[in-house]
Amino acid sequence: MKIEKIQYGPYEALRLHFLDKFLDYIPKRAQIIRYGSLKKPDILWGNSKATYQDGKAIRSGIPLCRPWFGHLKANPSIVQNMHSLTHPALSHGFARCIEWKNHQLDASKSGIIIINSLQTSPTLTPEWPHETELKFIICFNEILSIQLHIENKSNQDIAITQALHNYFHVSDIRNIHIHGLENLTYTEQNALGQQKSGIQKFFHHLTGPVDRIYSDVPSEITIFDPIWKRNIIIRAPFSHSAVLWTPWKEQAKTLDQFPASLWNQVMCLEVGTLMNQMQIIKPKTKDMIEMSIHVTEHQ
Ligand SMILES: O=P(O)(O)OC[C@H]1O[C@@H](O)[C@H](O)[C@@H](O)[C@@H]1O
Repeated sequence: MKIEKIQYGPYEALRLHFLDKFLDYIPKRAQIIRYGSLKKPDILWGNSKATYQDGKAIRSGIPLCRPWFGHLKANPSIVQNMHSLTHPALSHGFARCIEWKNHQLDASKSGIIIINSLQTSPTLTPEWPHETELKFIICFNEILSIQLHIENKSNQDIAITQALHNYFHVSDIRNIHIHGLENLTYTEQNALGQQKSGIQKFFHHLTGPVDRIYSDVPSEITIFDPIWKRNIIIRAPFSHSAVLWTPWKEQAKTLDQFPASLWNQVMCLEVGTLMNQMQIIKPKTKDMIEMSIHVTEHQ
């Protein structure tokens, strides 16, 4: 076990090592930037073309989408109503763009724990004027586990949608199989904002751009990668929504911080509480979701 300090643009980051695994984390942004095993392709994609600026989303690792997902207007009205109309509503919420002030680190032989917290209030976050404490907790050893906590310190219900926006690195999105989404209902939005629903058939291979939100997702989803001979197993027992997003070749060229040549090696499979599976937190109570990522190698 080892902890190093490294730099990503203006941000001091921590590089954690545990056996053959490493993880890069920027406490000030509560963002995992990269995760993998030494001398092997990343598991969570570390984007060498990412840009690091205050107030700007970083396309790498796991951006945190909270307290709403995607365009605010695509969320249930109870989630939209939490936002103050006097401020612009950032895509995927403000948690991935704001400065997270405090973090604690605890290292022992069994692993490393990092706890980051963020207070929201009418003064601190006028765009979302509610008294809460958000916590982002990482437990890192052979497995990567993440928890997202929220404490509602106000006197009214708080409604949020949220996702851990996992950027996975895969050998080729045209070869992988995904287990766990088959037979689920999804809603898909195209570039023009038009929505359609459907039932997911078994994935043989991805054959084009996908941007789907799935409901009633089981607690385990597996990405089976036959070329890199590994399974990435994502467990998220307390949240029941998932997003599968891959822009494909043409759209990748138009995206900020997205190397067009990697269009077939990066895939987002996100877990969270979305659309009508949003989280509603009663006054003076707490709630949480969690996710773990575990990799097994094929023989
Ligand atoms: O470019 P952003 O804001 O990080 O979003 C990337 C993608 O994130 C996904 O989660 C959304 O489903 C897509 O619609 C979106 O394009």
